Amino acid sequence: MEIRARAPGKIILAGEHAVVHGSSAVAAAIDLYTQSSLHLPPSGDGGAGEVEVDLTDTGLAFSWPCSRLLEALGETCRKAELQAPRPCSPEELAAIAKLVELHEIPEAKIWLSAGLSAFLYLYTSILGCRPGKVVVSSGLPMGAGLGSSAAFSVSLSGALLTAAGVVHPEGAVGGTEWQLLGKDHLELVNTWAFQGEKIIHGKPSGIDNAVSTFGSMIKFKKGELTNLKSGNPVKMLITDTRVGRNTKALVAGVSERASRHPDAMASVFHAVNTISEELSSIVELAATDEIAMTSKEEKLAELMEMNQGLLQCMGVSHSSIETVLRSTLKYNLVSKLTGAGGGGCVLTLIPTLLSKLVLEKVTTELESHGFRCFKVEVGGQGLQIHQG
Ligand SMILES: Nc1ncnc2c1ncn2[C@@H]1O[C@H](COP(=O)(O)OP(=O)(O)O)[C@@H](O)[C@H]1O
Ligand SMILES: C[C@@](O)(CCOP(=O)(O)O)CC(=O)O
Ligand SMILES: [Mg+2]
Repeated sequence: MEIRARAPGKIILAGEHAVVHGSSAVAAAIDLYTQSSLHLPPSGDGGAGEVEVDLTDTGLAFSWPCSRLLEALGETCRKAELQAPRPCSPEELAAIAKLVELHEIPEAKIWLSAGLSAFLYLYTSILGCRPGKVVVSSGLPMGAGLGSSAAFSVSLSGALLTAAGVVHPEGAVGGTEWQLLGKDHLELVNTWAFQGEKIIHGKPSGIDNAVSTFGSMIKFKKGELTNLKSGNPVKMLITDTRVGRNTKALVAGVSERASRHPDAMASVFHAVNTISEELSSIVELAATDEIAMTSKEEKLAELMEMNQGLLQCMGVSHSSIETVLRSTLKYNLVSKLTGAGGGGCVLTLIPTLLSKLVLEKVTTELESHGFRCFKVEVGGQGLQIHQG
């Protein structure tokens, strides 16, 4: 049996970090995906065989004998398939970390260990210590602010829960081999994926896994999700500064700043909340002529600029991000970081009337700094499943 699940990355238009502290944020799925393909031998029997994961983008593959997993995670494995989603306990996490340490991960790729821990947790909690092989491949840059960690957890959870027979794909995605899940099944995938994100991020808000699971454009506040109907297409240029960073460390840094300056940071988070609320209502306006469109885009740009200023207050900007801001401002274009910051990706709003020539010039200038620019479709499908 082969089950494939693919889950999209995301951009955050407003509200990253503040969303971890209860503010609203606005995010949208993009058309870059992480895919998990699960192969299960016909009659899996706990104790025999291996659990393998091939992380094709990193060129690394890992495996554990099922007997070893059973020995280390007995309870988790035994209770699998009956469990509702639940957090990974510190004891389980320690046992999983030891299993990951059985493999020598090259120092330059040590950041993978968090992803491997999330993999082992989701696999053994949902399928038990059954032998199987998962091949993961992704079109998303890893650790760059486009939600690769969430897409990884959502695609894995989708494939594993389908294999366990707990969720069932139904509607087809027009003209493709992919199928969708119903709302209740998506909720279940999302809850499991959130447990994976917790292992990778420490203290995630849940926005990334929610938008990767449900797709579309959403407003998210304290776990509550509202679907936004974008009145006009939102066009964004993405610039990957290629400066590596780690979401867990950046989220922890903002929390530390908030505990040092609780009142000042509460005001910052409150201001971000207001920006996200305003941005979400502007996005839904349908501008029907050029004047209305220009006015809508100017408002969006101004809110993005204000949000970027507040992200600087939180201490998550970076000199590479500032270079993107300066370069795009020369062409009257507004940019903000997206995701956790500290490097990674920057969004630039592309006004409808912007000429191709200007777009080419700004892209050339950004690329001359060693950055990588690309355009994405915003607000598409979330998790999709294919059963072969
Ligand atoms: N395709 C993948 N294969 C293995 N691990 C992955 C993959 N995608 C994401 N991860 C895990 O997620 C981490 C990156 O997550 P994070 O720092 O939150 O950045 P982002 O979510 O913005 O890409 C990686 O270090 C790795 O542990
Ligand atoms: C900084 C944050 O708001 C988004 C992190 O996104 P990413 O992992 O950098 O893609 C954290 C969160 O909401 O969990
Ligand atoms: Mg992430």
